[in-house]
Amino acid sequence: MQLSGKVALVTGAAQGLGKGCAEAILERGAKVALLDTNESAGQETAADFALKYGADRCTFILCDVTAKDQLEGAFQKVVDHFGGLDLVVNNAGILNEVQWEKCIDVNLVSVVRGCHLGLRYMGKQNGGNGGLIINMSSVAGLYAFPSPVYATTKAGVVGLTRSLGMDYKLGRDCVRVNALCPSFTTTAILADPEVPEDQYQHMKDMLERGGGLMQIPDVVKGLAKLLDEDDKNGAVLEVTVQGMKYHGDESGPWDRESGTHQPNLCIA
Ligand SMILES: NC(=O)c1ccc[n+]([C@@H]2O[C@H](COP(=O)([O-])OP(=O)(O)OC[C@H]3O[C@@H](n4cnc5c(N)ncnc54)[C@H](O)[C@@H]3O)[C@@H](O)[C@H]2O)c1
Ligand SMILES: CCCCC[C@H](O)CC\C=C/C=C/C=C/[C@@H](O)[C@@H](O)CCCC(=O)O
Repeated sequence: MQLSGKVALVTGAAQGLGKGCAEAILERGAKVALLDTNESAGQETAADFALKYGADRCTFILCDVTAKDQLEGAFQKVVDHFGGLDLVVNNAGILNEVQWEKCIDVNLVSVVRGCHLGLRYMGKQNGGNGGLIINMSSVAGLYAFPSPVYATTKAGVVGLTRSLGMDYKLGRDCVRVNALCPSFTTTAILADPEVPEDQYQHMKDMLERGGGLMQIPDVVKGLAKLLDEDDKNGAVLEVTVQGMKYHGDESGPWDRESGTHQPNLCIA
């Protein structure tokens, strides 16, 4: 996707992977709205980006993605402020197996809503120009992971992405929907996950066996790949220290016999 002059909305963009994604999008010439509940970090990030990329290209919007009215209001503000919307990155997420309903609300319910809003504002059948949605899942959405509710939310995001990325939907909306699945990356989410001790110990073990931590730029390379590969729709990209690979291109039972699996084609 060519981003010069385009408009992007990134949730959970005050810090961490959301901030890294937002900066990569700014570097490619787009304007970016940063949504987050962390007002001080969000304002600081926006001020930093304004200095580097221009005050007219970045804005912070205080928004709890789990509050339906706030998320809807934030999308409307972005369109009012920048005059359109071309790219949505549904990134905000937490790991909390204690307050597990909250984990589902932030990581899955809000991503469903963010996709619906993205389609509402970018979908051609609604008067939009088409666009791209990138959902932040995780390797935990692809393989067994010691925190089951977190893993469920991330697997949900994978299913949502694949199904919204079906060709018949693209034909109507011209909005591609893809997902990024990183492994452990150095951000604040690792610092204090609210999980039982056994889950924590098992994660430490997985981290060691998996080859260690990635850094934010490693994951941003995955975002860049999804931005560059305009033929990808419903795609799920795993990003680990071992490299990047797409998941789930197998034919379903409806295509298996003929062996004529149709890859999703981009017409946006
Ligand atoms: N760091 C990793 O190892 C890793 C790996 C795979 C996937 N992820 C996913 O990447 C995403 C970003 O996480 P991160 O690692 O950058 O962590 P992070 O904690 O640094 O950033 C998460 C951001 O989301 C914001 N946020 C949390 N709840 C919110 C809400 N209700 N409304 C709006 N904003 C909210 C936080 O304030 C924070 O700025 C998450 O979805 C996470 O699950 C992280
Ligand atoms: C294999 C799947 C990886 C998925 C990663 C998840 O999406 C995000 C994980 C979120 C929190 C995990 C916390 C883990 C903590 C411990 O492993 C701890 O040892 C991390 C230490 C970090 C460090 O050394 O700086």
